[in-house]
Amino acid sequence: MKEFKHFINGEYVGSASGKTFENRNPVDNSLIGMVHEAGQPEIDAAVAAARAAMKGPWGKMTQTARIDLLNRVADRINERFEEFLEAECKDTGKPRKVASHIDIPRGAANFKAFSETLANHPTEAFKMDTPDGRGALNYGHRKPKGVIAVVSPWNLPLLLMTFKVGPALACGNTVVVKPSEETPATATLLGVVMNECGVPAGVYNVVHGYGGDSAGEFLTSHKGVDAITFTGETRTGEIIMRAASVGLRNISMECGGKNPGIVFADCDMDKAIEGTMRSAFVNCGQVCLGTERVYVERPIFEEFVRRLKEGAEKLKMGRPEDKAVDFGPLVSQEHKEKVLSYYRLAVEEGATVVTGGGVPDMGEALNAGAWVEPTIWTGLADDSRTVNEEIFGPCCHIRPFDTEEEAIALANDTDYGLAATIWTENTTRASRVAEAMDVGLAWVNSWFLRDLRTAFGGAKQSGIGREGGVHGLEFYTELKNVCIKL
Ligand SMILES: NC(=O)c1ccc[n+]([C@@H]2O[C@H](COP(=O)([O-])OP(=O)(O)OC[C@H]3O[C@@H](n4cnc5c(N)ncnc54)[C@H](O)[C@@H]3O)[C@@H](O)[C@H]2O)c1
Ligand SMILES: N/C(=C\C=C\C=O)C(=O)O
Repeated sequence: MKEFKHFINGEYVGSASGKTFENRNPVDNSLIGMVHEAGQPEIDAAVAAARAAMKGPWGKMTQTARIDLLNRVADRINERFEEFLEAECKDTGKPRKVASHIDIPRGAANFKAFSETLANHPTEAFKMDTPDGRGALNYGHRKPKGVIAVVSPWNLPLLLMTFKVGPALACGNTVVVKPSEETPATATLLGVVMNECGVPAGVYNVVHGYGGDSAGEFLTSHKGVDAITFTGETRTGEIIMRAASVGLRNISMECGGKNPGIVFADCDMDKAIEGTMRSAFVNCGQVCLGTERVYVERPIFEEFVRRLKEGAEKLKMGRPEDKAVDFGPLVSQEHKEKVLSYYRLAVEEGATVVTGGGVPDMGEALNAGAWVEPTIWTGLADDSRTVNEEIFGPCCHIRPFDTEEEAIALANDTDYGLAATIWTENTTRASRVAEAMDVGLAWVNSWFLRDLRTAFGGAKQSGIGREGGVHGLEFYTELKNVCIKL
C-alpha cells in the first residue's frame, strides 16, 4: 500500500500518532494509498527544521548560488515530468492532456521565473542633501522574511504550491507546505527533487493533513511561522487571517471567485466560444479564474448559447491516459455532492437547463468516480444563489445584456473580484471595459494567458496582496532602508 509521508528536514517521516487517511483516485474512487496526518509534533519538527535551515548553509548562500539551485530544481522537475504527471493525474483525475500542458510545465516554470525576476530586480536608492553639504545615501536592502507557511488547494496542486514556493525560496526563505488533503502526491514527490538537487535539508518541508483541528490549523497558528501564504476558499482565508493576526504575521491570500465573461456582438465568435469553453469547463471547471457567469450582447445571445451547448456536448470524458479525453471528474465525492447540490438548486431557482445538469453514465468501471455533466443554464435571476455563489464546477449561466453599462454593472455585481474575460474586436471598448472591472485580472480575447512577470491576485473577497513578478518581493522579503552619512 502506497504511503504519503511528511517530508521534514530532508527525510520522509510518518506521524508519531500513526494516524493516516485515505487518498482516492476520483476517476473511479479506487484507493491510491494512505496519507499520514500530521499532529503538533510533526508541525513543530517541520517549523524547527525550517528555522534551523535559515541559520545553516541556505541562510549563508549567495543569491546567485540560490538561483542556480532553483533552476536545477526546475530542470529536475522536467526530467521527472512523467512521474509528476502520473502523480498529479492520479490525485486529481484530470486528463493527462491538461496536466501535461498546464500543471507540470508551470511547476517547473514557477522556479525559473522568480529566480530571473529576483536576479534582475534593482533596489531603490536616494541621495539626500544635508546641512554640511556632504549629503547621505539611502538604499533599500531586502532580507528574507524567514519561515513561510504555504497552504495550498487541490485544483492545480503542483502549480499553485510552486507559485508560492518558487518566489519564497528565491528570496532566501524556507517553507513548510501543507498541501490539500485531496492531493498529497506532487508536493511529496518534490521532496525527492529537492534532495537530488542539493537543496539543504529543512529548506523545503511538507506536512500532510486536513485544515481545522489538523495540520493546517496547527501550522498557521504556529508561533515559529513568520508569514502565511494561502490559496483556497474565502471562508478559509478568513479563518487563517485570524490565526495570522496573533503575532502579527503577514498574509498573502488567493481566494475564491465568481468570474464574469462579457461577450459583445462585435466579438470574434469562434474565439469567444473557444475561450469560454475552456474557462468554463477546463479542469472540470475547477479553476479559480474560470467563468461561471457569462453575459452576451442580445443580438448574438441565441447563437452563442447554441454554440456553447454544442461545444459542451462534444467534450470527451474518460480516463486521464486516454489522449482523446479532455474532460475529467471533479476532485472528490464530497466536491461532486457540492456541485450536484447546485445543479439541483439551479432548477429550484427556475433555471432553463440548456445542457447537462446531472451525472453521466461512465460505465461500470468508472461510475464510482466523481463524474458530473458539463452544464449550461439560462433564465436565472441576477440575485439567485446559483448566479452569486462560487460552485467551482463545470457549469455556467448565460444572460443577455443590451448596453455596455449594463454589462459592466452586472459583471461587477459580486462580492468577489478575481478575474474577468472580455470578448470584443473593438480595442478601445476592450480597455475601457477591462479597466471598469473590479477584479485583479482581466483578459481580453483570451483566458488564462499567463506572463509570470505580471501581478496576480484578487480584489474584494477574492484575495489580499499580489504575487507574481516583483510583486511577490513585498511579501517574501523584509525591505530595510539603510542611510549612510557621506
Ligand atoms: N485565487 C486563486 O488563485 C485560487 C486558486 C485556486 C483555488 N482557489 C480557491 O480555492 C478553493 C478550492 O480549493 P480548496 O477546496 O482546497 O479550498 P479550501 O479553502 O477548502 O482548502 C485550501 C487549503 O486550506 C487548508 N485549510 C482548510 N481549512 C483550514 C484551516 N482552518 N486552517 C488552515 N488551513 C486550512 C486545506 O486543507 C487546503 O490545504 C476555491 O474557492 C477556489 O476559488 C483560489
Ligand atoms: N495562480 C495561478 C493560477 C490560479 C488558478 C486558480 O485555480 C497562476 O497561473 O499563477
